[in-house]
Amino acid sequence: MDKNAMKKMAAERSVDFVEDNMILGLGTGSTVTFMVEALAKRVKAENLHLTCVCTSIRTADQAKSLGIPVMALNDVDHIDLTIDGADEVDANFQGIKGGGAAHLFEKLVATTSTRNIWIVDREKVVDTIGQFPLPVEVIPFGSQQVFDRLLKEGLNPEFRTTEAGQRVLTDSQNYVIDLHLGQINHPHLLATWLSEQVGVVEHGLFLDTVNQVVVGSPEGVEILTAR
Ligand SMILES: O=C(CO)[C@H](O)[C@H](O)COP(=O)(O)O
Repeated sequence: MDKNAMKKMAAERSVDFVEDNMILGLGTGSTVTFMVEALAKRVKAENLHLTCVCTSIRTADQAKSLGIPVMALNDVDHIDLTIDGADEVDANFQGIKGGGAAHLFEKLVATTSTRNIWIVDREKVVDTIGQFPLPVEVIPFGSQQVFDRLLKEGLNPEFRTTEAGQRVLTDSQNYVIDLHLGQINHPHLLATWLSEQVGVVEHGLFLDTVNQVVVGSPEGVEILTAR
């Protein structure tokens, strides 16, 4: 079974957790694209009344095009549930996000949300996170100095670029530096250190955030619940 089929299975199962009248956070990425499609079908079939807060321009455009009502994070006082993808998640429910360069908005929405569900294919469930490069969003001003600091710390930084060789810009017009770490043995220490660095806007370590992970695999869908 290919990855997209596993992502789609997880995505379609996750919308079962959506209830009428919820304020719902919508993540970003290819798995979320499947989820928004499935959500739109439920909204239409069951005439659900939802308010959705999106974590990227891309997701907002998709949601609006499918008739899902969208509001800005600033205009809601809470979020009941957020469904998002992830790049890696370990057995302690610690994860890496930001493969789609949306982790700043995703973290803002996730930390506003009462519950967080991630939808992933089985290959993203790992023993130790860090094989996936850790995204760090930095402001362009002085980004070379931030890069040099990360290099000096031995964190193997690399500016994320497009296929055309341009630096990737986030929805906030910032750059992304990916850290090629191989494995992250002390995610909380690294998260604290990164958060203290001037010029770093946000990193992709999502620690103690997710409540449930919906995993698609050739054997079916498994739901992992954090304690
Ligand atoms: O964090 C993210 C975007 O910033 C995505 O949720 C993550 O990269 C997973 O993406 P995909 O579903 O395309 O594999």
